[in-house]
Amino acid sequence: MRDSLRGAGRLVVKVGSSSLTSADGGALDVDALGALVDVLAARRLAGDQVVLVSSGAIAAGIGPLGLTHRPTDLATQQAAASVGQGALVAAYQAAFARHGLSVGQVLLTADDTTRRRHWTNARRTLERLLDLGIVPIVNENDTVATHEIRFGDNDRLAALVVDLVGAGGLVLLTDVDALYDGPPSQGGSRRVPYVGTSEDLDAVTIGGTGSSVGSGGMVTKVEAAGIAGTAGAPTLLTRLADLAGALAGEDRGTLFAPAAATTGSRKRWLAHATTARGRLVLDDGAVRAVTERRTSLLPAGVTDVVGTFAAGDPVDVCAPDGRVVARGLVTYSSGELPRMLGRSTKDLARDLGPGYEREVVHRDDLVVL
Ligand SMILES: Nc1ncnc2c1ncn2[C@@H]1O[C@H](COP(=O)(O)OP(=O)(O)O)[C@@H](O)[C@H]1O
Ligand SMILES: N[C@@H](CCC(=O)OP(=O)(O)O)C(=O)O
Repeated sequence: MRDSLRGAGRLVVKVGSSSLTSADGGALDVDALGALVDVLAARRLAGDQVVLVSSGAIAAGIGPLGLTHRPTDLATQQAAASVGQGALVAAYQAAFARHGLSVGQVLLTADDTTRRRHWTNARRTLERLLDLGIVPIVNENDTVATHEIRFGDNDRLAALVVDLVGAGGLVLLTDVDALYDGPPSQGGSRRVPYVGTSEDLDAVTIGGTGSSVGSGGMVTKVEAAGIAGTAGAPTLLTRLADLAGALAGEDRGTLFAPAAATTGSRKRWLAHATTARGRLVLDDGAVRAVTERRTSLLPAGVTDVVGTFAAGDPVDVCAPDGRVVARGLVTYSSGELPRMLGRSTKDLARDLGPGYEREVVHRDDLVVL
């Protein structure tokens, strides 16, 4: 298993803000960035393709803006990202150029993964960059993202990029060398070298960020490993200093095995890449039909509609107690649905016209969570 990343072919490497900034979080650590690029360039020049997902735009903007710490309000975060992203990519450009390699900046918003057309467009761009021998450097487009539509942390974004480019592995670089079974700051916590299934995490206390510049902490990294796993890719979690050794197959960091059974790419996209625009609440019978018998969702089983959405949007499908049981693409808008609730398709076709005989969510567009 440790060797699986050696022959991954195409690798997504995500580096967190905490690995790229000085200890006080106020400046870009150009030496650390250079050390990262040395390892990635060697990999690239050995024939593998690398997509780098780099955080650090906001952190890199702190110094130039004369701030003393990571801003908390959105407008200043966006201003810091605007200044810092330029500095970040300029530093990568210079570092990769030392190895004769070129980089391409790819800034994505949550919409680029939520909307299927944007998703295929982003995939095409990344494929072309890789074909051309470029190292794509991906980040969230922080300057235009708002609170409602943010990825927020880049761990999930990196896992989605794994799926987008069909990568053979994901590497998450952070400021700790591995996942620990308790907060690393707490004495006695031990490294978890291998996570084979989610049960291996039962005895692990997974916490939030430990630095002043990071955002997701371990929670989002473990989730990201899960998403990459359903796409069939193993995830290595470690720190920059251990990267070269780990990629050579040494026992460093934490390796997350891919899931035993993977789902189809469209269903993975629905489950992980989409952001629900609303909710459909079901009665118990409909929950059973959808989750156990895997049928399409019909209007008769829907009791409530929450949110404003258009036909074709992703929505959460919920049990009567509010638990999200599935995600699907709805075929009616939130304006059309209320008068249809609890009614049979035959009734609806008779009263409203044949266009109303269709299901609310077709089983092919529904993924049970
Ligand atoms: N069980 C755990 N094992 C390791 N680290 C943990 C754990 N729980 C919480 N953490 C914290 O997660 C931090 C890494 O996340 P974060 O600060 O968001 O980094 P990044 O900027 O690399 O995304 C570590 O510094 C550590 O303090
Ligand atoms: N897109 C943001 C990343 C946000 C962030 O802090 O992410 P991370 O360090 O990966 O937890 C940036 O470039 O500053």
